[in-house]
Amino acid sequence: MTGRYMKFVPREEIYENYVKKLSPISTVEILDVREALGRICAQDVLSGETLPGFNKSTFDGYAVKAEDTFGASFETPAVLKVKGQVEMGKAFKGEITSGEAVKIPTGGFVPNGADACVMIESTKEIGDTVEIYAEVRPGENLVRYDEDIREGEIVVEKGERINFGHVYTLLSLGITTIKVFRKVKVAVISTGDEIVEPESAKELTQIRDGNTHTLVSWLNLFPGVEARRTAQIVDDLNSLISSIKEALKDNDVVVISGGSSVGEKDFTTKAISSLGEVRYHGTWIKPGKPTVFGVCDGKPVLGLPGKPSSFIVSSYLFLFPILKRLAGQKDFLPVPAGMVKIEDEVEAKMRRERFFFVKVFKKDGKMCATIIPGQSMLISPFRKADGIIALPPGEGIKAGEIREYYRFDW
Ligand SMILES: Nc1nc2c(c(=O)[nH]1)N[C@H]1C(S)=C(S)[C@@H](COP(=O)(O)OP(=O)(O)OC[C@H]3O[C@@H](n4cnc5c(N)ncnc54)[C@H](O)[C@@H]3O)O[C@H]1N2
Ligand code: MOO
Repeated sequence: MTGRYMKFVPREEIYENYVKKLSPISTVEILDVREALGRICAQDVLSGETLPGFNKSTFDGYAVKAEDTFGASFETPAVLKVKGQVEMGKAFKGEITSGEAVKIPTGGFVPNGADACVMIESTKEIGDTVEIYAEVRPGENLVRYDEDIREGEIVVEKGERINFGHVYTLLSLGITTIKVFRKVKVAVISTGDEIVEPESAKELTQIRDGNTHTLVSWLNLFPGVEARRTAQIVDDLNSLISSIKEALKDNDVVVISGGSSVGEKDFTTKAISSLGEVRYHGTWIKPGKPTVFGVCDGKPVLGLPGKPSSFIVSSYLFLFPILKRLAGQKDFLPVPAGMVKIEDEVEAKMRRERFFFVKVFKKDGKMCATIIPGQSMLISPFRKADGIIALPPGEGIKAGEIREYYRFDW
């Protein structure tokens, strides 16, 4: 695609024909499980053990045969002989037979022959016997030996993002190392004659670089990503070409801020075309319309629109999925965080899919959202936003409608 102007496609086409076609990184590294939270698992991990592995009491009390307690009440207690005491971390030697009980702590090994536990509050020990004042069913007040995790079960799947539950499970199974995909390396290039560093005392018409510094800090929060701002250049085709070339040497993805439109000094498409191919220029979304999707040396090179709100929306909708895809994550497309009741009216108009920044809160027990107004050249629409909502082309919103909401997280 080298045409001068944009040819717009729906967002889904970008996902289908661009993002999904990118090849995930294949290099893996082995990490200590304690360091792997948030990384993408590169193997199916199977449990080598069954947990808890033994029937385990869930209360302090007595291990019994349930049938011995049937009909027991305060008036007609069951009286059982106390055969001994379970010690934590030790298997009880011997077996319970009918008419017997063993004192047991929470988490203790339920002796063979016992199939339930009675809470201590429903008992009274008298000499070497115990009175039981409540009946228990078989299996009550214990965890069965294979109730939690079974040997051979997959506990983390390849392509899953490792969460705290995985870490906990792996460590509990004695698995302390795990294969993960290496981090995705992202280069971010800032362009624009008017752009100066945030530290600068600027001229009235200059703009401090909010886009790229913010994006880099945001991306570096994600455990599977390593982002760096590799260049800040003026609007010049040759400088852009050499910055992209340089960035491609050591990175998996190159992101260019600004210059994505069709103005005289918008060089993103030209630079990408001279080093590779522009697959798409323009999507039917607002904000974010002039996003550029290129491929150079087999790597995604993304031109994000410079307007602040457009830059944020395009990063969230396209860059994040691209990074997840490259990182080897199975589910890489945006997933709504939930449904929210919209408090505002939005007029139905235009053919583009529209996105609105929203503030989410709870009111009368329901999750609600208010739309933060403002056009894409502004910072304020996302300053206090929790996320965005999407409006299909041509649709409006009536106050009180329920809509999907995408939270600004990874
Ligand atoms: N004739 C047309 N003009 C434009 C179209 C169009 O279809 N036809 N699309 C408009 C839309 S929509 C968008 S969005 C913008 C995208 O423009 P660019 O990506 O080329 O961005 P720039 O022109 O470089 O900058 C736009 C705006 O953003 C500010 N900016 C740039 N970089 C940063 C930064 N790092 N931090 C903060 N702000 C930044 C820049 O100063 C400009 O004010 O194109 C429309 N034009
Ligand atoms: O897409 Mo532009 O981002 O409409 O302002």
